[in-house]
Amino acid sequence: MIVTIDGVAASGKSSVSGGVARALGIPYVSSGLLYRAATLLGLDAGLDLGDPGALLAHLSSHPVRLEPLAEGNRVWRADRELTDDLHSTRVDKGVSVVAAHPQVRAWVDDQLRALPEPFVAEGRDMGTAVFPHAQHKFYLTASARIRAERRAKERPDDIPDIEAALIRRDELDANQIAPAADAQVLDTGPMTLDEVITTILRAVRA
Ligand SMILES: Nc1ncnc2c1ncn2[C@@H]1O[C@H](COP(=O)(O)OP(=O)(O)OP(=O)(O)O)[C@@H](O)[C@H]1O
Ligand SMILES: Nc1ccn([C@@H]2O[C@H](COP(=O)(O)O)[C@@H](O)[C@H]2O)c(=O)n1
Repeated sequence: MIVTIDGVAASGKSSVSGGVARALGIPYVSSGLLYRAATLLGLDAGLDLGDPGALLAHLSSHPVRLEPLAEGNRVWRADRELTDDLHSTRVDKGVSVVAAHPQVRAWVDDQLRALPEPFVAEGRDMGTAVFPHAQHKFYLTASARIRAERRAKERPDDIPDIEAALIRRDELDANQIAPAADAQVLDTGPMTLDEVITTILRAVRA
């Protein structure tokens, strides 16, 4: 079984996926972490993020491994853990450029499709491009202001700056953030995290 949870930036995808996965006793897979890892490694190596050839060459000589645990995904490059460095403002700013390269998307998709079922997969195009055959699909949304207010509790930046950055990232990600035709769309603005998780679990178990 595959459950997909897609949505706009900071809509709660990883928190919700983690809660759903823990309740079902299966792992969740955060696809965005692979795009973030590609970006971090590109930035650290001083590469031009607009050059997919250079990025792919660097990624193949520095293999990245996603560990999809129910209690939280971890990302490794050899024995260096990258996880804690993936949610910085500099990675947020560069990641959409990296994710726009078809070659990088194929690098991510190949790793995701090699994972053993069952799992909950979260991202932008899990229910559309990567796992169109998934049994249960959800799409999370909320206003940019609400998302920025939530994110401000985890980042040092001001709410208006966070909001502008989220809107910008959604624009840059527009090619891959349409909900699947068979996805249930949830506006999480008026919902608590627990309410979102319970709504999804009810649909999956029905
Ligand atoms: N329904 C909700 N009610 C209140 N807070 C929420 C809700 N959903 C998510 N949050 C909070 O919003 C923040 C962003 O959530 P999360 O990191 O899960 O989003 P995301 O979609 O995975 O983000 P990104 O796209 O940047 O990876 C977190 O602090 C999370 O606890
Ligand atoms: N399926 C996906 C997942 C992510 N991306 C790109 O990665 C960025 C970071 O993702 P988060 O889920 O951690 O916010 C996101 O802004 C996209 O550029 C993607 O393209 N497809």
